[in-house]
Amino acid sequence: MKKIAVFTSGGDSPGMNACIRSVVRSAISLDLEVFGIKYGYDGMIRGEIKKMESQSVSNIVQTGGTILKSARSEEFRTKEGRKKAYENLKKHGIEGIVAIGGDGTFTGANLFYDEFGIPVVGAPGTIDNDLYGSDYTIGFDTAVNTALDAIDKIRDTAASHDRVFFVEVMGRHSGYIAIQSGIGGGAEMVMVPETSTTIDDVISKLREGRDNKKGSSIIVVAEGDAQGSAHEIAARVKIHTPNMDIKVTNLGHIQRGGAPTAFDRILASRLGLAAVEGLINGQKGVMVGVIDNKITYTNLKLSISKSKPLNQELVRLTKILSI
Ligand SMILES: Nc1ncnc2c1ncn2[C@@H]1O[C@H](COP(=O)(O)OP(=O)(O)OP(=O)(O)O)[C@@H](O)[C@H]1O
Ligand SMILES: O=P(O)(O)OC[C@H]1O[C@](O)(CO)[C@@H](O)[C@@H]1O
Repeated sequence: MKKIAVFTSGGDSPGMNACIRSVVRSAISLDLEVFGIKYGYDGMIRGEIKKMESQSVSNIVQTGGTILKSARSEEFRTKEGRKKAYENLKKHGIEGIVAIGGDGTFTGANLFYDEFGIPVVGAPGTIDNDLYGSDYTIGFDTAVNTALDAIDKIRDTAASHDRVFFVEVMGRHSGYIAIQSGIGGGAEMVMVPETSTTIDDVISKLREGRDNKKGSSIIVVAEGDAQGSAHEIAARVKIHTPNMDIKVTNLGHIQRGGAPTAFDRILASRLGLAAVEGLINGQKGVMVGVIDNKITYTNLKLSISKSKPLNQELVRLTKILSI
């Protein structure tokens, strides 16, 4: 293998730049030519492919976002789109690709590998931490710390005014950010897509808190919770608790931005090198990850089809600590 390419796709996540840097510099160190594809699959289809040098990735290890830009590509979902993308890779003589993204990115990458046989190694870059085959994904730790910082600040007002706050965090299908920021932030309750919590459960918990002389409460809601958004949940709870002062904060995209934590920079750097070494050693159609702090390669089909269960120890801990 002589030429490889790297791209980022789906939602950006803090640490993607550290991973791009690692892929580029690892490839150069291992005598490969390396190309950067801009705007994910859209750029692959449009042919936005440029050779990268060591200095192309200077001064980015500490930055959020992605210097290669990202996109959610509709055209890549079509066979014609993927064919165009493959022709562009062929034109540049690219023999292997590193895809940095989430489960959607890997679903596309797996299809692409099946159709055209081009070796693909995925590096898990999403704040959701929802990929089977890695204990952690790039950006998750930073997102949790951002959410935690916000919850700490919200707690000041909650405590000063004896209020109930519903704080919505990201996680379309996964409650990882919610559970970790909830434990770290001392939340009274965490609502996640993986477990069912009813409105009656929420009301009982709040009443129990008042009976226990709790002045304020914080309930962290993952955006994908079955009961709806934090605003919807709060509105339904309010009907039954007219004497409680209830507020809602949606943390939104601030969780996806900012300087990556040390953990994310190191994780991203390790995964970048492992992705390149994987390609050189004949890995194809796999996602690189860390399990028990060791580098692993998991078949892409498994990483996208199997769900990563929420750590039940953390779920239990949340309940025990919130009395
Ligand atoms: N079934 C599919 N077939 C072909 N391409 C797909 C498929 N699913 C997703 N993709 C491609 O992967 C891109 C990224 O997927 P998606 O938008 O779901 O983000 P993601 O990688 O899951 O990241 P995040 O978890 O941050 O949202 C899509 O915009 C699309 O181009
Ligand atoms: O930027 P967009 O397209 O609104 O993406 C939001 C989604 O991306 C994720 O943050 C993952 O990156 C999800 O948790 C969230 O639902």
